[in-house]
Amino acid sequence: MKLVEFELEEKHVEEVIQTIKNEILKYVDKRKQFADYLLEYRKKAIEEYKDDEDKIIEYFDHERFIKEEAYKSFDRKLIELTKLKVNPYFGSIEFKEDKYAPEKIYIGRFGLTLEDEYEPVVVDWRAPIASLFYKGKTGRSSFEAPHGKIEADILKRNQYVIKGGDLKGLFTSERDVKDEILQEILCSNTSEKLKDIIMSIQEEQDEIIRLPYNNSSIVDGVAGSGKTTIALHRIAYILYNFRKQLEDKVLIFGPNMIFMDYISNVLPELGETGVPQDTFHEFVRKALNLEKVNSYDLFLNRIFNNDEEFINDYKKKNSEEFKCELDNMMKQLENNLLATEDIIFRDKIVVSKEEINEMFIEYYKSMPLYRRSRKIRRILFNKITSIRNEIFYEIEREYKKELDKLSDSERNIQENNIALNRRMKIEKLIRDVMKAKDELAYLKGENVLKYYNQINNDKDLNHQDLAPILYLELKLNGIKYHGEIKHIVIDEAQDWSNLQLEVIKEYTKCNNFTIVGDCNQSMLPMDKENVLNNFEKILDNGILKFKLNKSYRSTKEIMEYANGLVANSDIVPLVRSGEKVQIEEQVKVENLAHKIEEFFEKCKKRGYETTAVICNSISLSKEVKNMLSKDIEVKLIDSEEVYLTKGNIIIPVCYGKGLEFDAVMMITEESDTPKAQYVMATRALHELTHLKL
Ligand SMILES: Nc1ncnc2c1ncn2[C@@H]1O[C@H](COP(=O)(O)OP(=O)(O)OP(=O)(O)O)[C@@H](O)[C@H]1O
Repeated sequence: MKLVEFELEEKHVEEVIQTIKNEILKYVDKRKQFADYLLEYRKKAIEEYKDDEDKIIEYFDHERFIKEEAYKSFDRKLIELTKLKVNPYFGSIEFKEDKYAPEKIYIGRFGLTLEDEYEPVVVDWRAPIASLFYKGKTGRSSFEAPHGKIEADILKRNQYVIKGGDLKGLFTSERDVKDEILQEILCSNTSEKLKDIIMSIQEEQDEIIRLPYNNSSIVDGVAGSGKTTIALHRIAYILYNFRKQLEDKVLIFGPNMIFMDYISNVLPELGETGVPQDTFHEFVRKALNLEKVNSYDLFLNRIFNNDEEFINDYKKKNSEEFKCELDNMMKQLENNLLATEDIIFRDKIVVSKEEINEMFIEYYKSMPLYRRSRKIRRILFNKITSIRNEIFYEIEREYKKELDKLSDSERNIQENNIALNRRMKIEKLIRDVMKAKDELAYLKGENVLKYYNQINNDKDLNHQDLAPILYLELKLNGIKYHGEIKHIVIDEAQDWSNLQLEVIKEYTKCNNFTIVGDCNQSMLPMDKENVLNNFEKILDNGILKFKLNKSYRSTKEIMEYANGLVANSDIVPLVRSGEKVQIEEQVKVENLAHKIEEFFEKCKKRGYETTAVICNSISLSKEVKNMLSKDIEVKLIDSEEVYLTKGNIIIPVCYGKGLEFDAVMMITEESDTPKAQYVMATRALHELTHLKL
């Protein structure tokens, strides 16, 4: 029976691959036909507009647009089909909706439905119906279709291993589902880049991935629970289902450039290219057009070298108190801008102080302060200008009257004098207007950076100054992001302050966030224990919160060890056993080189692809690297500019966050925080050694 089923499925794979190959040929042909059509059309257009250069330019602009759009969709389809040709699908479900006959669908990386046909050959994993596959169980279930919830009975679920176009494995579950594929994936080695998990997304992960794009969610998940992976799959999901609304309007924030590079393959593999990724530091630096701000590397160096004054400065500038201080200072600024006297021009009240203050405090109170004051300044200018015009016309009238009074002979004698008098009056008027306008210069508002530098006692600007400066720019000048962002993902959010989230939300005017983090992994000194809890008040209503406590990364032994490092960790490891964690106490620095070299050697023999020595600081990482023999191939990651590769790595924990390695040697000192140690330990997939200095 089993054999027959395998053969049938094998045949189905073959048929589907043949269908895909035919489709590829069709699309290549379509692309060519389109190119021929365009060439023909261009010839006609050039002939028709040959005497009108503007029209020809216009035509080429239009052609470029059509070409880009059409080729984008042909190329997207061809890329998808080429990937499907090797591995058309990884799962199937047989299900029955009430009142309908049973159906079977195959689920793959991309969907394929033939022209003029209704039944899909392969269903995209992101399609609503595919969620039935990820429920991971048979029996009564439901999925969210665009027109509402649909109930169905899942009769059978298959998982396929297809390699190079051949069916290599088939796992069937009619009742209890053991995710064999998941176990296989978790036991394999990691690579230098994060991978997609479409074959083995688990139900609790799928629930988050498939939330509507206009929901905000906060995911607090233990190390290795798949937070980064989920966030990236969620982007692929929302782009697939809401492409029109979201294309080019999604943004990812990650902790540093090394991490950004590490995750950079996932979305392209899922067929989504061009989703911008940035760090808070770079994004805000560009938004403020700030040249003179110290690098993020320097910031981390000073934090991890326990520079106390610097740490206090960081803590202060990310505290609620500092934000209140800034608010108070801006209140003071507003008070200083209020009028204490009427605006008078040539003995006339232009606008009374009460009216000015009413504009400030009432009419325009919702405007950012400097924009408000500039607006009021413009209003006052306009009023002065109209008074000036009245006076000017009066001068002109008088001038004409005086001339008219004179006979021709008197005119010859007096005309120059009268004209001079007129000119002097006009010049005086202009001087008075300029003086009056100069007196209103204070309403222009100061340069925000200059203002912040005063508050900051002209100290160097660092990472911790970015959020406060942006806050002031938003409140005083109301600066806005040029472009539209409809969904933002923040990864490693445990190291974000409230102020950072607030300024990003206000600057981008984006209301939908997917925020993922782990309170046990926060490494920057914050006053609050779990900042993720605070984010709820900053986001708009309707936030969904999720807690994930299963770890997919490390062996049971590693997770148990990591659990013991922090007080309140409740990681549930997926049952995958490995070696016991090796712990060595009171290791002498002079013995490190030997131990590390042995460790690298052992890992190489075991066939690990990525092996890391994780140190508590950038300086120790450099020191350790210098101790090693020059014959050892090892890469030091000591700045954001250096990227990960396979092989042996030495990396400080601040750059190791979010990454993973087959085997890890962590080197700690007594003064290291439990959280930093927890981050180090949870980077390991299969093996962990802990050296305590
Ligand atoms: N459903 C799954 N199937 C297979 N592998 C998974 C699954 N979920 C997560 N993983 C794997 O677990 C590892 C950890 O995932 P990820 O880096 O997304 O976790 P994380 O919660 O962001 O971790 P951390 O907070 O420690 O950085 C990755 O190798 C990922 O591929």
